[in-house]
Order: sequence, then C-alpha cells, then structure tokens
Amino acid sequence: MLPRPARLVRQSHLSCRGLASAVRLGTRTTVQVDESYLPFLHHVDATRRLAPLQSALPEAQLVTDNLSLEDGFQPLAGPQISEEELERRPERRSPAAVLGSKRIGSVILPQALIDGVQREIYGEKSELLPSSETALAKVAAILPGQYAVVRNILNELDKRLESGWMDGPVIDVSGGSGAGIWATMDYRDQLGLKDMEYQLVHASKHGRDLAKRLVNNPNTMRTSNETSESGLPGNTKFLFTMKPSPELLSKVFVMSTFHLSTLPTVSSRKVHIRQLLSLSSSYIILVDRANPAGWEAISSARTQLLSLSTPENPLHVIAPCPHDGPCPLVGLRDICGFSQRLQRPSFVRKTKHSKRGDEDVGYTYLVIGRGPRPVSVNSNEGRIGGVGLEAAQKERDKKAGKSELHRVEGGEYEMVSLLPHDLALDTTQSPEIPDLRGEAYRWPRLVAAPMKRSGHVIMDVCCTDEKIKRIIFAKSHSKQVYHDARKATWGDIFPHEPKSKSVERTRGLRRLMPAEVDFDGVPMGSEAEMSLAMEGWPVGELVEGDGELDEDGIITYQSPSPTLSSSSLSQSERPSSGSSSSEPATFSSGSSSLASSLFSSNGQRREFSSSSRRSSVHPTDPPPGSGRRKVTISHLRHLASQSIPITCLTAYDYPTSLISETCGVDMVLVGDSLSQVCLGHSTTTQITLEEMIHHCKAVTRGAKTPFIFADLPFGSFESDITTGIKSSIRLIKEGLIDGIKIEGGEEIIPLIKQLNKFGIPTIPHLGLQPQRAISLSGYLVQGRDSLKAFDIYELSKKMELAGCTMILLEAIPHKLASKITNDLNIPTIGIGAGNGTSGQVLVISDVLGMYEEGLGGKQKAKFVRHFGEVGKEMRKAVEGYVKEVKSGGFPKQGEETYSMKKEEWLGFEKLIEGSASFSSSISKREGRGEEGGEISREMVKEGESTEDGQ
Ligand SMILES: Nc1nc(=O)c2c([nH]1)NC[C@@H]1CN(c3ccc(C(=O)N[C@@H](CCC(=O)O)C(=O)O)cc3)CN21
Ligand SMILES: CC(C)C(=O)C(=O)O
Repeated sequence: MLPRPARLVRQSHLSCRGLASAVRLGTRTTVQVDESYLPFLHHVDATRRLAPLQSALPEAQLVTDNLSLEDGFQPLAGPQISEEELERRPERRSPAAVLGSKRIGSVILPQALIDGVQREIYGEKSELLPSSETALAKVAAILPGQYAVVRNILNELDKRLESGWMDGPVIDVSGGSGAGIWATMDYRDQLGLKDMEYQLVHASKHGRDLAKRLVNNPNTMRTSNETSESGLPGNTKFLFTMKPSPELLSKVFVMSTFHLSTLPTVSSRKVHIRQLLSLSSSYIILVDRANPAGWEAISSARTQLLSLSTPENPLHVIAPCPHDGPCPLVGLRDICGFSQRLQRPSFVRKTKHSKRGDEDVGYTYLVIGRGPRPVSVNSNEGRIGGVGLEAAQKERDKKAGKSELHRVEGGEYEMVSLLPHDLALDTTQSPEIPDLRGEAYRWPRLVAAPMKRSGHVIMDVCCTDEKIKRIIFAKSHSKQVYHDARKATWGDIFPHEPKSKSVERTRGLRRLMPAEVDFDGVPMGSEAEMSLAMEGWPVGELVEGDGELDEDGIITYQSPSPTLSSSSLSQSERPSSGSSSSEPATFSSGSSSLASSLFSSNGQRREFSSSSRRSSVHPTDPPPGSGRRKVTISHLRHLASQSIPITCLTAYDYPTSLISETCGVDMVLVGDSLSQVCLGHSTTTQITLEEMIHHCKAVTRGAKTPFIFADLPFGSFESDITTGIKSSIRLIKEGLIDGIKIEGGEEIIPLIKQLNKFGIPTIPHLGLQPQRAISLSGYLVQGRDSLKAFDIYELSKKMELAGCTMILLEAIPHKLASKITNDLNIPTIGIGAGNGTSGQVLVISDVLGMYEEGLGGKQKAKFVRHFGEVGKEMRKAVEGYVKEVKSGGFPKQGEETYSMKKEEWLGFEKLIEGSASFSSSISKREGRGEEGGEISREMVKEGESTEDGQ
C-alpha cells in the first residue's frame, strides 16, 4: 500500500507547527509524497531558502553581489537549477532523513549585520580606540562564524522541537559579540515573529558597547514593521548586561555561546552552568569552539548538567547525543565536533587576509531540555521518499511484466532488484501522523564524515547505548535507505537501521580535522587564535579508495606505513593519508573487541599469521599497541578535569612496559623501585643513573603510547641544579622518556623551576619519599598530624607555582590527598593516597602479585593490592619445567622436536663415518686418543691449535 492519500490527513496534524509552518510552507505543496509529511518537508532546501529570506530585508543585497565587487572574488558556482524546477522536484530522500539532516549549506550573514560591522570598521564614527580593538577584531573575524554555527543549531532545533520552542525573551551569555542574539533574531524574523526581547550578557564593556552600536546602527534597522526609537522592529527590546538579569524579563530562553571555554577555571565554569540552570529556561543551548578547551568545557558541562538531573527536575540531552548516559568520546582523544560553512563577507576576508570565499567553522555544542527524555519506539514511518516510491512503482511494473531495466547515473542501465524491504515499509504506513520527532531522540548521530564508497556508505555514529559504532549501508540494503545514506552528512541523525551488525569503535574516529591542534598558549583574540579557531574544518565526505567491503561485511584497511612512531601516528590521522591508525586493521562485524592480547603478532592480518604456535616475541617487532595515539599532558589534564581516573603503572623492562602499552595504561613510571623490585637491592638509593637509563631504554621500546616518566635516582640531582639538569637531560635524551619524577621538598623547587623553563615536564614526589626511608625510620605514612599535613599541602601549592606538570602523592591520608587535588589545577597521581587523586600508580610486580610478600619478605604495604597471582603462576611453571626435564618428559619427541628425512640422515651418517676415519688418522698423527676425545693439555700449553679451532 502506498502512503495514504492526503484526504486522510487530520486537520490538527497539518497545523502541528501552527501559523508559522503554514506561512513557511507557502506554495510548496507539489511534493509527491504523502502530504502528512509536509511539516517535515518544508525543511528541504533550507540552504536555498536561507539566502532569499535574508535578502528579503529592505534595501539588503545578496552578499554575493557585494562580494563580486571585491578583489578577485568569484561566488561559488552552484548547480544551475531554476527555482521553478526546484518547486517541481519531488523530494527523493525520506521524510525521516530530511528531518535528521543537519546540513544547511553555506550560511550568509544577514545584511544588517554586515552593514553594522562594516560601519564599525570603515565608518566615520568608528572609534578605533586601542582598548576596543580586540572587541572589534572579534566581531570582524569571529562573529560571522559563530553566527553561522548558532544558525545551524537553531535550524536543527526547529526541526526537532515543537513549535513555540523559542517563544519568550532570549538571554545570550556570549563570549563573542552576541552571535546567539543575531542568529535568533534572524531565525525569528523568518517565522514572522516580532516584539521580542533580547538580553546580551557580556563581560567586557567594550564588547557590550560594540554590540550596542551594531544593534542601534540605523543601517541595521530591521524589516517591515514600525520601528521603535532604537530603530528596531516592533517593540524589540535590547538589554546589555554584565550578568544575566532574568528579573528584567519574563520567561526566558537561555543560550551560552562561545563563552564557557573563556572562563578561567573549572569552578567558574561550574558556577556558570548552575547560573544558566537557575534561569528556568525550558532549553539551554551551549556552544563552544571545536578545540580541546571548547570540548572540555562542553563535555564537562554535559556531565555536570546530567548529574544535576533529578527525578523531580529531570533534564535530558536534545542534541547532539541520542542518550543521556556518559559520553563515549570523553576519555578518548576525540572531540565531538561539527562544522558549519559560512560565506565570508568581504570584511572577514580582509580581516583574515584571505581571498577564500567561504570558511568552515568548527564547533561543539549541547542542547539540554527540561523534563524527562521523550520515549518513543522506532517505527517504520516516514522512511520512504521519492526514491522509495519510484522503487515501489518499478516493482509493480515488474509484476505487471514491464521492463526491469533501470537507468542509473551516467546514462547506463542496470537490472533493478527491488527489495522486499522497500515494499514492506509501504504496508506499514499507519493512518496516524508519524511521531518522527519523538523517534528522532533515538536516532544515531554521525560523529564523523560518512565514508562514501562505491556500493556502500560507512558511518561512525553515536548510539543510544552510549557507544560509538561503525554502521554500513550497502547498495543492496534498499534503494531508499542507500539513497538517504549517500545524502547523509557529518552531524546528521540517521533514521534507518543498518542491516549488518554494527561494530563498536574503541579507537579514534575518522576525522577531517587536523589531528592535533593544541590551542594552549595562544592568547585569546590574537590573530593566531582566530585563524586556528576558524580554519581547517572542511565539510564533506571522506573518500577512500583503499577500503574494501567483503561479503560478510568485513572491511579491511591496509595502511601505507607500518611504523608506530608518534609522528607517523598523528600523520596518519590526517585525511590525506586515509587511515585512522598506522597499523592495518580488520574490523569484523562479528567481533566487538578490537583489543589485542599481549605478545600477539599485531601488525599482521590474522588470516596471514603463519603459525598459531608462535610463542616468542622479537623485541624489534612493533609493539602490539591499542592503536591509540600518544598520551600527552593535555590529554592527562583533560582526563583529570573530567574526573576520569588516570592509570599509571611502573615498568622496568620490555615485557613490563608492553603490558601497560597493550592494556591502555595512561602513564608508565620507570620508578627507582626498580632497584629493589628488579635488581634485588635493599633500598632505592642504590640504583645509579646509568642503570636507570639502561632500563628506560628498554621501557620506551615497549611502551609507545603511554606518557613515560622516570625517577631521578638518589645521587643524581642533590649536589647542585646543574647536576640535576644534566641527569634529567640524559634520562630524556638516552632513555627517551617524557618527564622526570623527583623526590623532595622545598629544596628541589629551584630545580623544578629550571627544568620547567627548559620544557622538561616534572612530577615532584611528595609524602612518603622512599629515598629518605632511613632518615624517616622506615616506610611510614606521612602527613597524619595537622602540621605535617599543612606542610605537604603548602608544598604542593609551591610545586604547582614552580611549574611542575603533576604531583605524585605517596602514603598520605586520603582526605589530605583529596584536598590537595581539589585545590590544585594540575593532576595528582596517588599511591596509598586514596581515590580522591586524579590518578593511581602502583608497582607492577605488586599488581601482578609477583612476590607474595611485600618488600624484602616483609608484609605488603596497606595500599598494595595483588590483582593477580603471577608469582604463584611463575613458580608453578618453573617447577613443572624442572620436573618434566628431570623425568625426560620434556621435550616430547615428535611434538616438540624437529625431524629430518631418512635419506638425509643416512647421508649424514656416511659423512660422519668418513670424517671419523679422517680425524682418527689426524689424531693418531697428533697424538689424540682413538676416541678422538680430549685435547692433550701439553698441546694447549704449547699454544698449538687443533682441528676444532680451539
Ligand atoms: N614493590 C614495591 N612496592 C612499592 O610500592 C614500593 C617499592 N616496592 N619500593 C619503593 C617504595 C617503597 N614503598 C613502600 C614500602 C612499604 C610501605 C609500608 O609498608 N608502609 C606501611 C606504613 C606503616 C605506617 O606508617 O603506619 C604500611 O603498613 O602500609 C610503604 C611504601 C613504596 N615503594
Ligand atoms: C612507588 C612509586 C611511586 C615509586 O616511586 C617507584 O616506583 O619508585
């Protein structure tokens, strides 16, 4: 059955968007699909509709007109389709796919805003006071991009939420110059709304003044209706405040645009979020930049907001996540980022000294709604568009004996095999209007550019089960689904279920963004920051030629470079090299775990692995890594800020470092416990710098991705700073480690400062300091009385001030460690310091249970937990070996031995016979015994050589 005819549509459904949708739909009613979908279809070609609507402002020109006057600018050549033709064209995508599409094409700035900014820059009245330059620069370079981003988000919400979702005054807490307000004004303008109130909250006076001038500029006069004194439409009111003042407005709608990441501390961000929540807006929109700081701000805000959700006052995520659980990307090295294209007005190109006509602006965002998450089961509704209808028609024709040939793109013909899937969908159309908006809360979100290959489309999506999964839509799925998949873009939510099993992605996403842009240290608002923030996010699909999809849905990638150096890793993340990891990877739709086992011959495809018996490892093999990228300090900081515990283990050699590598341990410490644990000394003071370096070399051969730090051993730094620096440099240069741990107090601060100046990461070790065990009268807990606790607390603050990277806290009361962790801005790693630190470290042999007792046969320390009984296992293995060798049971002939062909053996025996008679003649001559056994002492003494080459 085809979708029900329009006459069955209930009146109320048509008006589901009220007046606005009627106005917006206009005459676009020629779409051929079921008319009940019209409320969704009015979003089709949003791209094309945005521009005319903006240009509908009186006296406004299309920006492109403006641009073509400029030096060498050519407007993008779009497809030459007439408006009329567009009107006639039925939508080929399914209504559900249209609803899920986030793409709005290139955003054009409202002419009023362009005029306002241009006036600021070039106008006679423009006061270019030095102190207002930053604000102006931000407006000129950054506001347009931010506007485009917010415009995209509003467009998405317009599809997803019930009409009237944004009634009421809007408060925009803006880190820029009111991108939220500008975008909202424009969006509402499209809906024909007026008499609105806006409050722009901005910290700096210059920023507020500038925004005020932009709004009050006579050129920015809005459309049609009577204007107020300020020159704004109707009774539009503006407030410019430093803090949100909702009491000045009634029911408010709240957004915070590009503001969170500009707040200096974690706690100030948390306060900001609480403030927003207190404003009792039904929705909260948070937007920030797509850099590590922006992502950290947004993802932390998400965690915080969801933790503030209670059964009485529930909150849920509207976008981008299809769930309210933990974000699967937090803790990975990926950002949940999206991108919006902007058509650059001339002032943007001039400010940025670039002739490029458009730019892609990266962003991260979060939209929170009050109330419980809408629940709705996935139906089959709304899954058929023009393509599906066409296919169904073909099927009917086929049954009626008509042609089965179908014209495909490029003018060729192919046989059409109409899948029952298309038809099955037809029969399930219910007479009720489908609640696609409810369903859309569950549709997976494309968190990377879809990979469109011939015959299939691969998507990395975030799913309701809080996992990032790779799903595939092959051509054989159904015409409609395949069509929708090919039209999907990064950021969309996708309504169709894949046929083949999805594979969980535990590794990096395939991204088109620069692999690692570190924004740290770039001053806000600087040229560098602007260009970093705005460039480098091309939108589009990632086309790869090297991936093959086989019958079972197994995709195999062969990477160009098999090396594992950190530089090649990040290089291969780049789109041009086409592979997310430097190792070849096989994703099977059946297996969910990509983890490789220790000592597995990773780097080779399983099917090519020559022998299942292979039990030894060659140290020159690339280590079997998890495919993750090198752990950096900013990643560790990110983990700490998200309260994701950092894992750290000691390692002393290749096998122990390989364990951490394979198990995804974040940090590896080449501790001087090595002295006791590996070298059998009774104290840590006995190990030398030379020995430390020797072991660091082995560790860094095995652990490629963890952050690796090592102890400055006792005696290598105390005498003077120069010695300390020299020793540190040797550890880094020869041992290839990343950072230095130093036991000590105030006296090591000058060394910490100096190392910091040279860019050497340092980790002071406070609390119990084993190098001082003798003077402390043993391995005793530290900081148990208030004075000693205060000493350690003060010391930790001084260490942070001195510029250390992290602090290691050993054997101190857990409350003290938590307090220190809370009050510092750097991560803390604890051992015997409770779980309030940013991370934990233990000695690997303690974790493995290598020695049943503690150190030197003593009781194990209170903080040690054996997570295995490796010691017992080792003894069992060695006892078994001894027993079997003694009893002759090892090695077993035939199973554990090598054979020789019979004729070879006979030949060999003949050779022996020959050489035996030959050597016996020699030994007779040289005085050897008949058995040809020993060399006579006299001969050796005389210094003469024998046939054995002695
Ligand atoms: N295998 C091993 N594990 C370690 O954690 C470790 C080493 N070796 N060698 C270097 C230092 C020495 N460490 C130690 C050793 C013993 C205790 C210990 O037994 N502490 C007592 C505290 C008694 C008290 O102060 O009340 C305990 O009972 O936990 C603490 C830290 C930590 N380090
Ligand atoms: C116990 C850890 C923290 C250590 O200092 C070491 O391994 O030397």
